[in-house]
Order: sequence, then C-alpha cells, then structure tokens
Amino acid sequence: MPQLRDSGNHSSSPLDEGTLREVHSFARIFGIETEYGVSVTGADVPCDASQTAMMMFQPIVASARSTNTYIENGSRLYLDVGSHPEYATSEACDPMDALAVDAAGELVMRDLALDAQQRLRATHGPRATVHVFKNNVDSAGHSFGCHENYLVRRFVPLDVIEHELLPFLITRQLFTGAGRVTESGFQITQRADFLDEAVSSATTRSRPMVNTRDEPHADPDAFRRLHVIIGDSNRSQWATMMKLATTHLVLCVIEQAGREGRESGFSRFAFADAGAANRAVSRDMSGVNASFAMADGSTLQGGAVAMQERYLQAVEQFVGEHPEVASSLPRTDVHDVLRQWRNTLEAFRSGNANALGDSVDWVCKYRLFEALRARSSADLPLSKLEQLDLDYHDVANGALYASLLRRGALRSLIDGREAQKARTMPPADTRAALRGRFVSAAKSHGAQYSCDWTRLSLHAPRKMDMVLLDPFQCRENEDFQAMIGALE
Ligand SMILES: Nc1ncnc2c1ncn2[C@@H]1O[C@H](COP(=O)(O)OP(=O)(O)OP(=O)(O)O)[C@@H](O)[C@H]1O
Ligand SMILES: [Mg+2]
Repeated sequence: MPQLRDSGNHSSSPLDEGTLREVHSFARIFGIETEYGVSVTGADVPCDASQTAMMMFQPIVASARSTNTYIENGSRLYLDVGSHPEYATSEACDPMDALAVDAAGELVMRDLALDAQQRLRATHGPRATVHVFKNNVDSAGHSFGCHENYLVRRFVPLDVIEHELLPFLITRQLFTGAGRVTESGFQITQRADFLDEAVSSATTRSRPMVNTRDEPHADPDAFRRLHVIIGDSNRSQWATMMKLATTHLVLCVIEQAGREGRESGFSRFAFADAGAANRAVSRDMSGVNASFAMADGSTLQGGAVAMQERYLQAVEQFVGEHPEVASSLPRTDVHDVLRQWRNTLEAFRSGNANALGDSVDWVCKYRLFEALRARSSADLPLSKLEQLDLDYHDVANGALYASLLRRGALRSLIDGREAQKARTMPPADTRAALRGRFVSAAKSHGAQYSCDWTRLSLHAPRKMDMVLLDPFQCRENEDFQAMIGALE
C-alpha cells in the first residue's frame, strides 16, 4: 500500500501531476505571522500584558474553547503562553492578497482590544486604555517577531537558500525596516540588536534570522516552507507588499538555478558576519555609507544599497530571460515591482531618501521626529519620541498612523473597505478558500471544529477529518462537500 503523504512524512510514491506542475512553476505561497505587543495605560489598578492579552482572547475562548483558532478568512489567531497575541495570515499566492489578509488582522486585533477595553473599564476605571502594538520591541526591551513564510521547492537545499538569501534579507531592511528610537540614536530596524545567529531551528533559544524547523505544511517531498525571522512588522502597506514581492523574485532566481543544477551566483554575496552586517545596516540611514566584511575576505563599500543593487541587477536580468516569471504573481505587476525597487535604491543613491517618507516606515517616522525637533525650542526628551514611536504602531488606539494616511503622508495600497472585506474573505486561489468556507459554515451551524494548515476537522455534530496537503488546492472536492454536507 502506498504510504499516505502528509506534511510531516516523506513518501516513496511519485509526486502527482498537479504537484509536479507546481514544482516546475514559479508560483509561490506567502504567509505573514505577526506577534503583537499589548499594554494598558490610564488604569486605576495595574493590569499587566498577559492579563490584558487573556482579556482580549476571552471571547475567542468562549466560542472556540481554545486560545488557538482559525477564523473565516482562513487565518490563524492565537495566544501562546505569554502576552503576545499572534495572527498568521492564511496562505496567499500574491503579495496583495497577503497584504489584505494582514490588514484584516490589524482590524481583528483592534476589535479584540476595544472590546477588552470596554470590559476592563468596569474594573480598572474609565480611562483604562488598551494598546496593541504592531511592532517588535516592548518597553522592557523584549523583542518579538514578524515572520514571513514562503513556499519553496524542496530540490534547493535549505542551507543554499539561507546562504544566498541572507545578504538580501539583511540589506532589504533599507526599505522594509520599521525604524526605532533608541538611547543611542535612531535605527532603521526594530530588531537588529536582537538577532545574531544567522540560522537556527529554535526561535526561542536563540535569535536566528531564518528558522530551519522543517514544517512544510505541504507535500514534504516537493516543498519546504522557508520561515524568515529577520524582518520588522510593517505599518506601511507598500513595505509589506515590496518585502514579499522582492523576496519572491530573489527566490525565483535561486530556485531556477537549483532546477538547472547550477549556482545562482549569489553565494559570493555572503557577509563574513551576518549579525555585524545587520547592525551596520540598521545604523546607516544614508544607505550608502556602511561597509561590510565579506566572507571571501574582501570589503564591500557602498552600504545596503550596493548589495541591493547587485540583487536587483541579477533579478532584472533573470526576468528578462524568463518572461514567464512576470505571470508568477496573479495580481502584482512584476515589472512595476522592479521599477519601484530600482527607484527606491536610486533615491538613496542620490541622497534623496526623504522622498520615500510616504512608503518606507522608518523614513516616515524619522522625518516626523526631525520635523518635531525643528519646531520645538527645547531638546525633545527621548520619552516623547518613544511615545510617538509607539503610537505609530498602535492598531487599537493610536492616532498618528491614521492621521498620516488621511493627510496622504503615507500611501495605502488597499483601503479600509478592502481590509474589512478580507476579515471574512480568504484569498480565493489557495486552500485558504476551503478552510475559510469550512470555518464560516461550521460557525454558522454552531458546530465544533478545529483546523490546522493542512487539515480540517469536524468534531460535532459528526466526527470528520480532511487533509489539505496542497496549498494551491482551492476547488471543492467530494470530501470537502461531504464535510459541509455533514453540517446541514
Ligand atoms: N506550505 C506553505 N508554504 C508557505 N507558507 C505557508 C504554507 N502553509 C502555510 N503557510 C503560512 O505559514 C504561516 C504559519 O504560521 P504559524 O504561526 O502557524 O507557523 P509557525 O510560526 O511555524 O508555528 P508556531 O507559531 O506555532 O511556532 C501562515 O502565515 C501560513 O499562511
Ligand atoms: Mg507563528
């Protein structure tokens, strides 16, 4: 009997035709996991972060009987031990879909917070205010994550991907960094001081940049899930879209080289010390002044821009030679991504990074702080800037981000209506569509259910299970219809 394929077991049976087609294509699955920070201000009696997070999750526990659940848009909403509620977007095969589901996550967190705030005011006084931060460092100096997930082909060894991708991931922070005020000055990224090891299979024990735990949530003989740890939580929608789209294109180059059994050429970009390079990028706001010791003993001058230009040039050439890559993203124009990537690097090259203030989080914040400094006669205390910094990331009660959007000082790629719609509407062309439909139906029938990325389980009124191993599967099959039928 052939071994049943599941996400954790390799099998000796050949890949089916559909999976083979996916392996040979440039299609991608994207997912973003965001841990949020919480705090309460204005309360008459103290309420710590874990109490607050539990209060936020009370309605979830009441309906799902767990702090770990999947919602109507196919995304995972959960609270581990500790105080950081997490939202992992459902599988998307286009950055714009991932962005919409990510923006929906901000609304989900906001509503959980405002609901908890109302209950909290009965016991903690009328001014108790719940803050939910989409950032990566709390006031006690603890760092928490925003991870990106990319489906990648199994035939490329993970150490090759890490090795060839890391210099890109470290230097892309020039346009994906969320920025942070610290006692020792402003930094481009939130987490450079917390990440040191380049790779690790444990995110809790050490602070790696890429997680190597092998959990593909797909056919393990065909795919891996690349779990990128190095990255800030973005409020800029442009930054979220660009980080996914540019990383996808670099991965296409690496995968095609693997397919053809040759080197991508990126291995010569390796830094001698990834942690040191990361810290140097984070402190070089010019983007062109830092220099890096390279693994081959040379020195790279020209800052993050010089490294990004190398990747961009390779990707541009690759897309020219492989026009089919342009159709790898159903709703994002790859040529437009390349144009924006180039324009961004040119803005740094020409000393005009200020022009990116409406799209790059850290530039937006930095400009704001500088304007404030210029307007105030006395020295602005650090605490004032830290407060503003936090407000920018507060999805529940923050005012700054919304006002920047309203004034057109920050671009948005999707509007509030689309984000709202994405709360209940999963991406249409991945298995998230089936999961979302299952969750909606189960909820509306008051059924007991649970999910996993590769499994739908009905517990009552009947016990039924269904495996969804292929993340691109979006069509209902007989098993799925039987599950839905069992609810009615
Ligand atoms: N086959 C896949 N390839 C790439 N990404 C995937 C795939 N399947 C699911 N994803 C995405 O991976 C993310 C998984 O998030 P989740 O937080 O559950 O994983 P994890 O961080 O590995 O687990 P945990 O938080 O429990 O340690 C989601 O955003 C999801 O959309
Ligand atoms: Mg997670």
